[in-house]
Amino acid sequence: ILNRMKNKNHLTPPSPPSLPIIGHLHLISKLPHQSFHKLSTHYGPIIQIFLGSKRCIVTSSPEIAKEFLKNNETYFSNRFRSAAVDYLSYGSKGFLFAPYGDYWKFMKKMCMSELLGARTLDHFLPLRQQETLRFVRLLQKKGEAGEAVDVGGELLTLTNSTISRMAMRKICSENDSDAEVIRKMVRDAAELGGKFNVSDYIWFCKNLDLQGMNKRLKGIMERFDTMMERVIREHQEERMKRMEKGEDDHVRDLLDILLEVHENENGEIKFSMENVKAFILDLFMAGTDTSATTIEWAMVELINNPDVMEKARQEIDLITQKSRLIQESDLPELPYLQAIVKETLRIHPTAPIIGRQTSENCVVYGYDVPAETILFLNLWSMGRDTKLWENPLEFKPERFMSEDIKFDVRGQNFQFMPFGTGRRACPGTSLALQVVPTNLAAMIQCFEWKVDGDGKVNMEEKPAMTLPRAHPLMCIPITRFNCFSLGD
Ligand code: HEM
Repeated sequence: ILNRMKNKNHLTPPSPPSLPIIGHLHLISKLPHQSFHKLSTHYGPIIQIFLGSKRCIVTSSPEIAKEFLKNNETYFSNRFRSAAVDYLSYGSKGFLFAPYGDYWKFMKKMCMSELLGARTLDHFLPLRQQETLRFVRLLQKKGEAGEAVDVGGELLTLTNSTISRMAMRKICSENDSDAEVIRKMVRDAAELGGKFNVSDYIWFCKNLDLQGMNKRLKGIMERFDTMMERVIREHQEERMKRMEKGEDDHVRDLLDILLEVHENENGEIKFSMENVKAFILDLFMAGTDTSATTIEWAMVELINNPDVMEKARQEIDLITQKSRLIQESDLPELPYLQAIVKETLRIHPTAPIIGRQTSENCVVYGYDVPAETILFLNLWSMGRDTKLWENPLEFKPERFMSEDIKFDVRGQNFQFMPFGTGRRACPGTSLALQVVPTNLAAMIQCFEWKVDGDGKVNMEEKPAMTLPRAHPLMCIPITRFNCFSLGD
């Protein structure tokens, strides 16, 4: 407190000692959320650091987060963009990193009305069921052959297929090379986008490819672009055919609609072909690895906590009576499963840091915050704070079952906001809250999950935007309930 009061005279948050030119960059490891956590433990819930010449505020306190993202939301509705992120969004032409304004509002409306709103999600329910069945069948086959499965990799194929079928009627899992392109692209993009690259922060290093990233980024973008060009051509040809046959255009998907906006020269928004591609790319980047990695972390926690696994299994078996595969409509009857997902997102938030940037000078929490200051909200640290959670490193879904603390995950509760908050909160929350628990439940219901050694899985993290595991979970799934023998 003394530290803060002292600093309040200068109207800036406490700051660790810094070095010339690089500022505090030397204190940031490859896992920035862990470095920020360490700094917060030492210097308090709000700190100021300089990454090179860029002023940043780091916080992991719910009270302070509310001050920034609710009470001063208008100033903090832009995101911080690194050079890698700019490159990966066709020069900031997508949605995820678009500055708040008319263009962003247009994309948000499009996203909610054509892809992620309740009506479209209902419409695509059969598609999600098919993807779950395909996934379970694949696990079963591998299990029968005694083959170990790269659980995270297969989950990423599942979530990629779901998004690509919803957005552009394309089943990437049916075409191995497309599936591989998207899988690799999403993983590489998350890794490179999550790097704290020196050239982002030190102006005279701007044109230096210090960490050899540009070459890799170029490779990713070329592969994605070639694939998208082909998919767009197919869509345009199909649309022409429908028009020639005089067919009603009722089968339009998000990509068809984006292409129409692009072709409409008199529309309120000018929408280039690069905008179309960048938007689709953003959906893959924001919506697939996040969900897949959450399911993978949840499985690891269940393997390491057999009593939790057993309780979840009993809940699922009671609902399905061991006579059918679990489905989305069962979710309201599965409070323990939902608590497992929340507990996973608390300890392993797959967007560990929310990065925003001020558009104007402002005063927040008594501190002067100049325009362009970067705000890092450390969700990972918040989930491990002993002042907020009892024994935070213990995986205890029961903490989310208590009647008196109802944790909403949609950004109303600043202690727990894995999907962010406010106008820039995650638009895919509803989809994620269907896909993650349903597929996790299918994995719990249908298989026994055994790992080699002492039966415990290592919990190390790897650097990236989406908190991947350092060591992929490799398992041979042993069938426990065969939903296909029931003619499902
Ligand atoms: C477990 C899964 C997921 C997690 C943990 C997650 C988390 C987040 C977080 C923390 C943000 C930033 C929010 C903020 O700044 O306040 C975000 C933004 C976003 N998410 Fe998700 N997300 C998930 C799944 C999805 C899915 C399935 C989609 C849909 C395809 C999606 C699409 C997006 C988009 C487009 C944004 C940017 C919104 C904007 O800038 O206005 N996410 N997500």
